[in-house]
Parts: sequence; structure tokens; C-alpha cells
Amino acid sequence: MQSLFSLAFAAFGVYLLALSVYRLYLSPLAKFPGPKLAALTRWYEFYFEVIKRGQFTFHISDLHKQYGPIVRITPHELHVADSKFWSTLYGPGRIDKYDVLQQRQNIPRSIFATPESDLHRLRKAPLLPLFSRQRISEFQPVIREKLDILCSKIDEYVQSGKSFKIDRALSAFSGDVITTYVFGQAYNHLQSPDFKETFHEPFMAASEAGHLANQFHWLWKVVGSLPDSVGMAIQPLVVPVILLARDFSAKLEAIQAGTAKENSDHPTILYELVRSDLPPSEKTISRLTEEAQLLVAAGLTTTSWVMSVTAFYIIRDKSIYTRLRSELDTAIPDSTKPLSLQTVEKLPFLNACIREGLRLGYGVSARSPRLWPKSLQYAGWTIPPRTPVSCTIVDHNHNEEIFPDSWTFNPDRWLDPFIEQWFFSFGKGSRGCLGVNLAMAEMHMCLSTLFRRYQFELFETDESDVKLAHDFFLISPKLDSQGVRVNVREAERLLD
Ligand code: HEM
Repeated sequence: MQSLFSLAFAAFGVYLLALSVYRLYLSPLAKFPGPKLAALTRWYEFYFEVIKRGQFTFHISDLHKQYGPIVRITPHELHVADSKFWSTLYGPGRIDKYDVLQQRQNIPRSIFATPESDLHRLRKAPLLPLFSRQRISEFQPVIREKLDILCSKIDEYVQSGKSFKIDRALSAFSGDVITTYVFGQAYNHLQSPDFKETFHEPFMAASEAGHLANQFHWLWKVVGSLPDSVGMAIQPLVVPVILLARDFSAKLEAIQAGTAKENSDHPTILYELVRSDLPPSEKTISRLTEEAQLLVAAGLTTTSWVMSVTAFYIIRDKSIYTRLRSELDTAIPDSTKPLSLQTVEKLPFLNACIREGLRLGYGVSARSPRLWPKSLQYAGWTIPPRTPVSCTIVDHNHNEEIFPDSWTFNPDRWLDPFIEQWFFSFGKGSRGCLGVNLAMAEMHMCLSTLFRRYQFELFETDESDVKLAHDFFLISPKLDSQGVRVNVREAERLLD
């Protein structure tokens, strides 16, 4: 028995040795620059993502300073820090995503996580028309209705003189907008006292757990199979995501059974997907639940975070605030009348503030590798076909040649039309953001309303509360941040 054990141990040792020799010297990626440890094992990535909690993105930026614009970051992956390469890598064409990352968010059959480009195309097709400019324009009354609720809640802070967390208010707003569009009914987080109840914490916890699931693909299955009480004891924040998925499933069952009541004022995504000509295998409750989870998470966390970052910088800088207020006062002479998206989306300075907020808020901070079917050329290097290669928005947004003084919030840089070609915040190509029109509509309507109606001041909040400190795929500032806290009063009219 003991000799059998020794034999197995020795065989494992030989296997590890052979694997190491292959990865370091024989692999088609062996010639690419980068640390030997990263080429040898994914534990390198594990250390920065799991132990150091979302630090690999920053470490990759440091590796580029040492090794140049192309670096081997894992045994199987390359990373490029070059803004000019974006349009090639994320350009049009049938490009697969990296299947190793498919399990990280526990939504492997959602469009975001689907690796194969043909299957992705099939799944995305019925969603595209629902997020067109036209459809989002027709959805304005819902955004306006949620804005009215948001303003009525802010009015209570005006009356009481109490400070509040504007990031939580915006999270509740975006959450209620997207859940209304996905299910036809909101979770009414805008009504929760001090916006305490939002999906923010569960989604962030799930997002961080994704780093672990990225290494151990069975993680979500194990957590899902545990009794809730055991799961709660191990990771109390992740269980709400699993409960949420069950709630989404129950809603879908009701829709498929025809027992849920459809809202006729606007199309509702899940009803449309159930009615779509997707094959039946694509319309199962479990598959559509994953799609719903993606839509809510993608729609809520990115948009509300970018709005919070934008709001912070506008409030902090008096001259930016005053310029924006005067543009809004002119464009919206009567702030009590229904706001039109078509009016506010044309405002140059508001637009510039939002683009700059997107630049410093990033939206998504992690890499998203693509696998090209053919070999790719980059700066004299030939990248073998189907090698996972990525660029990161954080590197691009701090490219000092394109965005000089890149850590400064400077909306004016977006007033030069030349810069538009470098706007990558919503990704590119067929895998680019599905929700860009909805996100832009929410940001324009919400920020113009808030800054037209109210005068905000920061309360015990500084830049570290909005600065990316942990890449959990979603953006996280320092972990002990208390949020973006503000005092508020009614705005006085500037132009009379
Ligand atoms: C400020 C807000 C937002 C930002 C910065 C943002 C950014 C992005 C980026 C960069 C990607 C591409 C990721 C990749 O290449 O792997 C993406 C994908 C996606 N986004 Fe957004 N997003 C925002 C808001 C939204 C909203 C409101 C929705 C609404 C549901 C949404 C839904 C999606 C979906 C479904 C995908 C996956 C698309 C696909 O795989 O084909 N996003 N987003």
C-alpha cells in the first residue's frame, strides 16, 4: 500500500516537472516576456486576485512597465497595454471569449459568459432590439417615474438637513430602473429607508467570489447545494445572490405559465425573451434566470457607480459645478416639467462630464480576453491562434499620451472631437455593451435632474471613496469606504 502511494507521489512529481518544462520552454507562449512564475502557474494570479483581493489588474500594469507592452500573465494568457491595439483585438468578427472565465459569475449561459461566438450571436439577437436607441427613448417614462421617486426621497433630506449616501441612492435608482425593464416590476429599493436595501452588497460579494470561482470552477455549485443556513455562516453576502436567483426563477416560472401579469406600458425583457424565436433549449427557466441575473447586475452596478464617481467630481469642483449648472439652467428653464432625454443628451458640458466620469469610474476594471481564430500580429510578435489575449480599460484610461494628467477629472478633454475615437468605456465589437443606450439615458436624465434641482456638498467624503482600489471585476474603492456622503439643499436659480 505504502509503495503504491510512493509510486503515485513520484508520478505526480514527474508530471509537475514535465508540465513546468513545457510551460517554461516548449509552450508556444514561452517566447513572450513576463515573470517565470506567472508562466508556470495560475497560483500567481490567485495570489493577487484572491489573497490580495483584486490586485491583479494593477499588478499587470506594473508588469508592463517592467516587460513592455506585451506580457504573458498566466501560463495560457497574454495581456497587451497599447490603446492602438484595442480596435484590432476587440474589433468586429467572430471572436470567442475565454471559457476559463465562464464560471466566474455563476451565469455561464448568459450572453456575457458564453464563450462561443455563434452561440453568443444567437442569444444576443432577441435582446439587441430591446436596447436600441428607439426602445430606450420609449422607456423614458419609466426612468422619469423612478427619478420622481428619487427626488421625493431627496426632498426629505432637504427638509431634515440630514446627510445621505448619494451612491446608495443611485444604486437604488438604477436597480429599480433595470428590474422594471427586466421583470415589469421594481424591487422598490428607492423606498427603502436611507436606501439601505439595494443589490449592491450581494453583487459586489458575488463579484469578488468570482476571483475564487475563476480558479475553482466547482465553487458556485457547492455553495448553491449547501443549506442556506450553512452558506450564510460561510459567506453571508453571497447567499442573497443565490436567493435572488431563486426569486428570478420564480418570476420566470410565473411568466412562462402565463400567471404573471404583463405591464402593457412598455416591453418587458423576460416576456419578450419567452416569446422570442429562440429555440426551446435556450428558453429554459434556468438559462433565462442566468440572463436575468446578468442584465440586473450589469445594468445596476456599472451605471450607478459611474454616476456616483461623476457626481463626486462635479460636487468637489466649484467651477465645474457652476458651468454645469448654468448649462442646465438654460436648457431646463422649468425643472418641474417632464425632462426630455433628447434635450439633455445634446448638452455638451453634461456630456463631457459623463464621459469623464466614465473614464475615471471605468465601469468594468477587469480584463476580458478574446480568442482570435487566426494568428494576430502585434509589434513584431506573432500571437498564436486561439490564445486568450486582453487589454484593460484601466490601462487605456490612464494612457497619458491620450489623456494627459489622467488622474485629474477634466471634462474639457472631451470637448475636442478628436478624443471620441478613444472612448472605449462600453467595450467594442460584437461583445460590446448591450446596455449602452440605457446607461447613457439614465446618466443624462438622472445627473441633469439632480444638478438642476439641488445644491450638494460633500460630507466627510474624499477621493479615496471613489478611487478604484480593488478590481472585483466590478469596481470597488477602499474596503472601509463609508460611501459618497452629501448634504443637500434646494438649488437657487443661477440665471434670472
Ligand atoms: C456606465 C454603465 C456601463 C458600462 C461602463 C458598461 C460597460 C460594459 C463593457 C465594457 C462591456 C464589455 C465587457 C467585455 O468586453 O467583456 C459590457 C458588456 C455588457 N453590458 Fe454593459 N456597461 C454599462 C451599463 C450597462 C447596462 C445599463 C446594461 C443593461 C442591461 C448593460 C448590459 C451589458 C451586457 C448584457 C453586456 C454583455 C454583452 C455581450 O456579452 O454581448 N451594461 N458593458
